[in-house]
Amino acid sequence: MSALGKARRIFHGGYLLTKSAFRPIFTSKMTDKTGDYSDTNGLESKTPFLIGVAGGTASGKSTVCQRIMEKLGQQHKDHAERRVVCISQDSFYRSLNPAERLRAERGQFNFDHPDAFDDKKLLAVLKDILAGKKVDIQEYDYVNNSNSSLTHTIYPADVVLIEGILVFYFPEVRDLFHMKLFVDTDSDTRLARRVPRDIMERGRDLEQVLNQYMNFVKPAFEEFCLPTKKFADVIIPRGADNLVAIDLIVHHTWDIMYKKRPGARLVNGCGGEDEATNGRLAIDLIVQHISEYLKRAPREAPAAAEYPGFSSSVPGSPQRSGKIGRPH
Ligand SMILES: Nc1ncnc2c1ncn2[C@@H]1O[C@H](COP(=O)(O)OP(=O)(O)O)[C@@H](O)[C@H]1O
Ligand SMILES: Nc1ccn([C@@H]2O[C@H](COP(=O)(O)O)[C@@H](O)[C@H]2O)c(=O)n1
Repeated sequence: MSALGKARRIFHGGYLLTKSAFRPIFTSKMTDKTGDYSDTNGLESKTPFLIGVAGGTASGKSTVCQRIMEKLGQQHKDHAERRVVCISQDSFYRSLNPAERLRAERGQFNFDHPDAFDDKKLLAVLKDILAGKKVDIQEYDYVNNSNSSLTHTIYPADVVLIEGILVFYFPEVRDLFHMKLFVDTDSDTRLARRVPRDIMERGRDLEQVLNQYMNFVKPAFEEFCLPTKKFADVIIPRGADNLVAIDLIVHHTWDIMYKKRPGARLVNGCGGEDEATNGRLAIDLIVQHISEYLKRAPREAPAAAEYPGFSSSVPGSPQRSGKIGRPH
């Protein structure tokens, strides 16, 4: 079986966590909402917490989202039980006209330019999600350069992760996020990951991948994606390898799911673009993490919900002391 066939089989076998020719979507359904968001300065109690995850191609955005899901104990839950959803900006590529389609087949279409996306549709869907509505999202098919016929229903959730190269590019979309993460992986590593991925999973050949990278991907990253790093609340160097950063985010997200939201400024201002506000979110995360670390005792949480704990990579962490969380 070809590598492409294998990747597709993985997808069709229902194992949505491996990136295949189609972009995986982790669906979730709202179950009992234990979170008390009543002090969030006017926000609806069931408004999901929206986390944007940006970064260059193959920086590890999807992998970081997977890790967050895993550490929040969502990965092995029945889809109907999940409280965290991850969707991809790639599901919001606009349809191509016949001439563009031909260019795309030759690797001559710029999928890294903001014009390649239907940002109005993305905005409308995110607003629906924030309004607590159920939405349908189509899987993206990288082999055919179009949306596939597979549609996933995304049910209201506590936490919604949106990952994509340009999720912070469009101001109206950017302003909807309660937390903004930027996965910062060096370009050599990203290219080294992208080449085999595009050949094995996206039906491309080496020449096409390299041409597309040099002509479109790299210049567009520098012009459109990299400048959005400044909007991030948290920058994650080395992506999913950065266990400490992932722990910080997971810890914060855990509180969103089971306790209450952070200060109103985050909710209403969505971080904003002023450095002081953005800096405060990062500091909040770090302070919160350290204080939990020092206490080495679980905070109140629903009996059914165990905080997944700190990474065992942190020396002497509560994970090792056995007082918080469960072993990985
Ligand atoms: N920390 C890592 N170490 C090794 N390979 C990784 C790591 N993170 C991601 N990858 C691999 O790199 C490729 C791109 O990762 P992915 O998370 O899909 O990136 P993105 O969503 O940013 O395009 C995938 O094949 C993935 O398995
Ligand atoms: N038909 C398409 C659509 C997108 N791409 C490339 O995908 C990249 C974004 O996905 P990541 O997982 O890498 O973030 C982007 O750089 C596009 O070039 C494509 O090749 N074909």
